[in-house]
Amino acid sequence: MLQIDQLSAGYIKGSQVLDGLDLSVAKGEFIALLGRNGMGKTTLMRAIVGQLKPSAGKIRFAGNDITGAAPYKAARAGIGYVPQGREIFADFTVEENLRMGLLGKPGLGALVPDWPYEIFPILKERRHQRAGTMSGGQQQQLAIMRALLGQPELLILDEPSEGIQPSIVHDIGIALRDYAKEHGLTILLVEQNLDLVSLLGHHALFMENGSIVERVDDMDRLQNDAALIARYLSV
Ligand SMILES: Nc1ncnc2c1ncn2[C@@H]1O[C@H](COP(=O)(O)OP(=O)(O)OP(=O)(O)O)[C@@H](O)[C@H]1O
Repeated sequence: MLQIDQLSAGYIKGSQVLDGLDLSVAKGEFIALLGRNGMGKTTLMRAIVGQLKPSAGKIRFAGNDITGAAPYKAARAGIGYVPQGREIFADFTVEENLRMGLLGKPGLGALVPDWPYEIFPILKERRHQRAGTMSGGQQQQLAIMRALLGQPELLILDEPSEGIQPSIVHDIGIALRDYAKEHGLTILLVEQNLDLVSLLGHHALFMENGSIVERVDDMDRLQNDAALIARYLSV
Protein backbone atom coordinates (compact mmCIF):
# COMPACT_ATOMS: atom_id res chain seq x y z
CA MET A 1 0.00 0.00 0.00
CA LEU A 2 2.79 2.42 0.98
CA GLN A 3 6.12 1.91 -0.72
CA ILE A 4 9.08 4.15 0.02
CA ASP A 5 12.30 3.69 -1.92
CA GLN A 6 15.66 5.31 -1.27
CA LEU A 7 14.11 8.37 0.33
CA SER A 8 16.33 11.29 1.28
CA ALA A 9 15.06 14.48 2.91
CA GLY A 10 16.27 17.20 5.22
CA TYR A 11 15.87 20.83 6.22
CA ILE A 12 19.23 22.31 5.28
CA LYS A 13 20.70 22.06 1.80
CA GLY A 14 23.45 19.46 1.69
CA SER A 15 22.50 17.91 5.06
CA GLN A 16 20.09 14.97 4.94
CA VAL A 17 18.05 13.76 7.91
CA LEU A 18 16.74 10.78 5.93
CA ASP A 19 19.36 9.13 3.80
CA GLY A 20 18.22 6.47 1.35
CA LEU A 21 15.40 5.10 3.52
CA ASP A 22 13.26 2.15 2.37
CA LEU A 23 9.91 1.24 3.93
CA SER A 24 7.05 -0.92 2.83
CA VAL A 25 3.65 -1.05 4.55
CA ALA A 26 1.00 -3.56 3.44
CA LYS A 27 -2.75 -2.95 3.65
CA GLY A 28 -4.16 -3.68 7.10
CA GLU A 29 -0.76 -3.72 8.82
CA PHE A 30 -0.03 -1.84 12.04
CA ILE A 31 3.57 -0.65 11.91
CA ALA A 32 5.26 1.11 14.81
CA LEU A 33 8.33 3.24 14.26
CA LEU A 34 10.57 3.65 17.29
CA GLY A 35 13.83 5.38 18.02
CA ARG A 36 15.45 8.08 20.12
CA ASN A 37 14.66 11.75 19.71
CA GLY A 38 16.10 13.37 16.62
CA MET A 39 16.50 10.17 14.58
CA GLY A 40 14.20 11.37 11.80
CA LYS A 41 10.83 9.78 12.60
CA THR A 42 8.81 12.99 12.32
CA THR A 43 10.79 14.00 9.26
CA LEU A 44 9.76 10.74 7.57
CA MET A 45 6.09 11.28 8.46
CA ARG A 46 6.21 14.85 7.17
CA ALA A 47 7.73 13.68 3.90
CA ILE A 48 4.98 11.08 3.45
CA VAL A 49 2.16 13.58 4.01
CA GLY A 50 3.73 16.21 1.76
CA GLN A 51 4.87 18.72 4.38
CA LEU A 52 8.50 18.27 3.41
CA LYS A 53 9.81 17.78 -0.12
CA PRO A 54 12.24 14.87 -0.45
CA SER A 55 15.54 15.54 -2.20
CA ALA A 56 15.66 12.02 -3.64
CA GLY A 57 13.71 8.77 -3.72
CA LYS A 58 10.11 7.78 -4.32
CA ILE A 59 6.95 7.54 -2.21
CA ARG A 60 4.11 5.52 -3.68
CA PHE A 61 0.73 5.11 -2.10
CA ALA A 62 -2.03 2.84 -3.41
CA GLY A 63 -0.27 2.69 -6.78
CA ASN A 64 0.19 6.48 -7.15
CA ASP A 65 3.46 8.36 -7.02
CA ILE A 66 2.95 10.98 -4.27
CA THR A 67 6.61 12.02 -3.93
CA GLY A 68 6.67 15.74 -3.08
CA ALA A 69 2.90 16.09 -3.62
CA ALA A 70 1.10 18.81 -1.64
CA PRO A 71 -0.50 17.77 1.70
CA TYR A 72 -4.05 18.00 0.33
CA LYS A 73 -3.11 15.44 -2.34
CA ALA A 74 -1.91 12.97 0.30
CA ALA A 75 -5.18 13.49 2.18
CA ARG A 76 -7.22 12.93 -0.98
CA ALA A 77 -5.17 9.86 -1.82
CA GLY A 78 -6.28 8.40 1.54
CA ILE A 79 -3.60 9.30 4.08
CA GLY A 80 -4.77 10.70 7.42
CA TYR A 81 -2.28 12.45 9.70
CA VAL A 82 -2.33 13.09 13.44
CA PRO A 83 0.77 15.24 13.91
CA GLN A 84 3.02 15.43 16.94
CA GLY A 85 1.52 18.00 19.32
CA ARG A 86 -1.96 17.32 17.87
CA GLU A 87 -2.37 20.73 16.18
CA ILE A 88 -6.03 21.13 16.98
CA PHE A 89 -7.55 24.59 16.60
CA ALA A 90 -7.70 25.72 20.23
CA ASP A 91 -10.13 28.61 19.65
CA PHE A 92 -12.57 26.54 17.60
CA THR A 93 -15.17 24.33 19.25
CA VAL A 94 -14.80 20.56 19.28
CA GLU A 95 -17.43 20.28 16.56
CA GLU A 96 -15.76 22.92 14.39
CA ASN A 97 -12.49 21.00 14.68
CA LEU A 98 -14.23 17.80 13.63
CA ARG A 99 -15.79 19.58 10.65
CA MET A 100 -12.26 20.38 9.48
CA GLY A 101 -11.76 16.65 9.08
CA LEU A 102 -14.56 16.55 6.51
CA LEU A 103 -12.75 19.05 4.28
CA GLY A 104 -9.92 16.67 3.40
CA LYS A 105 -11.84 14.86 0.69
CA PRO A 106 -14.73 15.95 -1.51
CA GLY A 107 -18.13 14.35 -0.91
CA LEU A 108 -17.92 13.89 2.85
CA GLY A 109 -20.64 16.46 3.57
CA ALA A 110 -20.56 19.27 6.13
CA LEU A 111 -22.24 17.64 9.12
CA VAL A 112 -20.32 15.65 11.69
CA PRO A 113 -21.87 12.16 11.86
CA ASP A 114 -22.56 10.38 15.15
CA TRP A 115 -19.87 7.70 15.03
CA PRO A 116 -16.91 9.81 16.27
CA TYR A 117 -19.05 10.84 19.24
CA GLU A 118 -19.95 7.20 19.89
CA ILE A 119 -16.28 6.21 19.95
CA PHE A 120 -15.30 9.05 22.30
CA PRO A 121 -18.49 10.27 24.09
CA ILE A 122 -16.56 13.05 25.85
CA LEU A 123 -16.32 14.80 22.48
CA LYS A 124 -20.12 14.85 22.27
CA GLU A 125 -20.42 16.22 25.79
CA ARG A 126 -17.93 18.96 24.96
CA ARG A 127 -18.87 19.54 21.34
CA HIS A 128 -19.77 23.23 21.82
CA GLN A 129 -16.74 23.97 24.00
CA ARG A 130 -13.53 25.50 22.74
CA ALA A 131 -11.12 22.67 22.04
CA GLY A 132 -8.27 24.43 23.83
CA THR A 133 -10.11 24.08 27.16
CA MET A 134 -9.95 20.28 27.07
CA SER A 135 -7.27 18.04 28.60
CA GLY A 136 -4.38 16.75 26.51
CA GLY A 137 -5.98 13.31 26.27
CA GLN A 138 -9.30 14.73 25.10
CA GLN A 139 -7.51 16.90 22.54
CA GLN A 140 -5.73 13.80 21.26
CA GLN A 141 -9.06 11.99 20.94
CA LEU A 142 -10.28 15.00 18.95
CA ALA A 143 -7.22 15.04 16.69
CA ILE A 144 -7.63 11.32 15.95
CA MET A 145 -11.32 11.65 15.16
CA ARG A 146 -10.67 14.67 12.97
CA ALA A 147 -8.23 12.56 10.96
CA LEU A 148 -10.59 9.55 10.80
CA LEU A 149 -13.45 11.73 9.54
CA GLY A 150 -11.47 12.11 6.32
CA GLN A 151 -11.94 8.33 5.88
CA PRO A 152 -8.26 7.54 5.37
CA GLU A 153 -6.97 4.15 4.30
CA LEU A 154 -3.68 4.81 6.07
CA LEU A 155 -3.55 6.66 9.39
CA ILE A 156 -0.24 8.15 10.47
CA LEU A 157 0.07 9.04 14.16
CA ASP A 158 3.12 10.85 15.53
CA GLU A 159 3.62 10.19 19.27
CA PRO A 160 -0.07 10.22 20.23
CA SER A 161 0.73 9.28 23.85
CA GLU A 162 2.95 12.31 24.45
CA GLY A 163 1.88 14.12 27.64
CA ILE A 164 -1.22 11.97 28.18
CA GLN A 165 -2.09 9.94 31.27
CA PRO A 166 -1.66 6.15 30.83
CA SER A 167 -5.33 5.19 31.27
CA ILE A 168 -6.37 7.52 28.43
CA VAL A 169 -3.50 6.28 26.24
CA HIS A 170 -4.83 2.77 26.78
CA ASP A 171 -8.43 3.79 25.92
CA ILE A 172 -7.21 5.52 22.76
CA GLY A 173 -5.22 2.41 21.80
CA ILE A 174 -8.23 0.11 22.23
CA ALA A 175 -10.53 2.45 20.29
CA LEU A 176 -8.05 2.77 17.45
CA ARG A 177 -7.40 -0.96 17.30
CA ASP A 178 -11.13 -1.73 17.13
CA TYR A 179 -11.81 0.93 14.51
CA ALA A 180 -8.85 -0.19 12.41
CA LYS A 181 -9.92 -3.85 12.47
CA GLU A 182 -13.49 -2.99 11.58
CA HIS A 183 -12.56 -0.68 8.70
CA GLY A 184 -9.43 -2.36 7.39
CA LEU A 185 -7.42 0.74 8.32
CA THR A 186 -3.64 0.59 8.03
CA ILE A 187 -1.67 2.31 10.81
CA LEU A 188 1.80 3.81 10.85
CA LEU A 189 2.59 4.88 14.40
CA VAL A 190 5.58 6.81 15.73
CA GLU A 191 5.69 6.05 19.43
CA GLN A 192 7.93 5.64 22.47
CA ASN A 193 5.18 4.20 24.67
CA LEU A 194 5.71 0.44 24.47
CA ASP A 195 2.24 -0.38 25.85
CA LEU A 196 0.62 1.48 22.98
CA VAL A 197 3.04 -0.07 20.49
CA SER A 198 2.20 -3.56 21.76
CA LEU A 199 -1.51 -2.80 21.60
CA LEU A 200 -1.42 -1.43 18.07
CA GLY A 201 1.71 -2.83 16.48
CA HIS A 202 2.16 -5.95 14.37
CA HIS A 203 5.71 -4.95 13.52
CA ALA A 204 8.15 -2.56 15.16
CA LEU A 205 10.81 -0.77 13.14
CA PHE A 206 13.72 0.93 14.85
CA MET A 207 15.16 4.06 13.36
CA GLU A 208 18.66 5.41 13.85
CA ASN A 209 20.25 8.41 12.11
CA GLY A 210 17.71 8.57 9.33
CA SER A 211 17.57 4.87 8.46
CA ILE A 212 15.53 1.88 9.57
CA VAL A 213 18.08 -0.38 11.20
CA GLU A 214 16.07 -3.18 12.81
CA ARG A 215 12.69 -4.84 12.48
CA VAL A 216 10.95 -6.79 15.25
CA ASP A 217 7.89 -8.92 14.45
CA ASP A 218 7.45 -10.49 17.87
CA MET A 219 5.75 -7.83 19.98
CA ASP A 220 6.52 -9.70 23.24
CA ARG A 221 10.20 -9.06 22.54
CA LEU A 222 9.56 -5.34 22.95
CA GLN A 223 8.51 -5.82 26.56
CA ASN A 224 11.18 -8.39 27.42
CA ASP A 225 14.35 -7.68 25.46
CA ALA A 226 16.16 -5.15 27.64
CA ALA A 227 19.18 -5.04 25.33
CA LEU A 228 17.01 -4.04 22.36
CA ILE A 229 15.37 -1.24 24.33
CA ALA A 230 18.70 -0.06 25.76
CA ARG A 231 20.22 0.02 22.30
CA TYR A 232 17.50 1.98 20.52
CA LEU A 233 15.43 3.78 23.13
CA SER A 234 17.35 4.54 26.32
CA VAL A 235 18.91 7.94 26.53
N1 LIG B 1 12.09 22.39 11.06
C1 LIG B 1 13.35 21.93 11.22
N2 LIG B 1 14.41 22.64 10.78
C2 LIG B 1 15.69 22.20 10.90
N3 LIG B 1 16.01 21.00 11.45
C3 LIG B 1 15.00 20.23 11.90
C4 LIG B 1 13.62 20.65 11.80
N4 LIG B 1 12.84 19.67 12.32
C5 LIG B 1 13.69 18.69 12.74
N5 LIG B 1 14.96 19.03 12.48
C6 LIG B 1 16.15 18.20 12.77
O1 LIG B 1 16.03 16.98 12.04
C7 LIG B 1 16.50 15.88 12.81
C8 LIG B 1 15.42 14.83 12.92
O2 LIG B 1 14.32 15.36 13.63
P1 LIG B 1 12.92 14.59 13.76
O3 LIG B 1 11.94 15.54 14.41
O4 LIG B 1 12.55 13.99 12.47
O5 LIG B 1 13.30 13.44 14.79
P2 LIG B 1 12.39 12.43 15.58
O6 LIG B 1 13.02 11.10 15.45
O7 LIG B 1 10.98 12.57 15.15
O8 LIG B 1 12.53 12.91 17.09
P3 LIG B 1 11.51 13.64 18.06
O9 LIG B 1 10.87 12.55 18.81
O10 LIG B 1 12.41 14.48 18.89
O11 LIG B 1 10.57 14.45 17.21
C9 LIG B 1 16.93 16.45 14.16
O12 LIG B 1 18.32 16.65 14.13
C10 LIG B 1 16.22 17.78 14.23
O13 LIG B 1 16.94 18.71 14.99
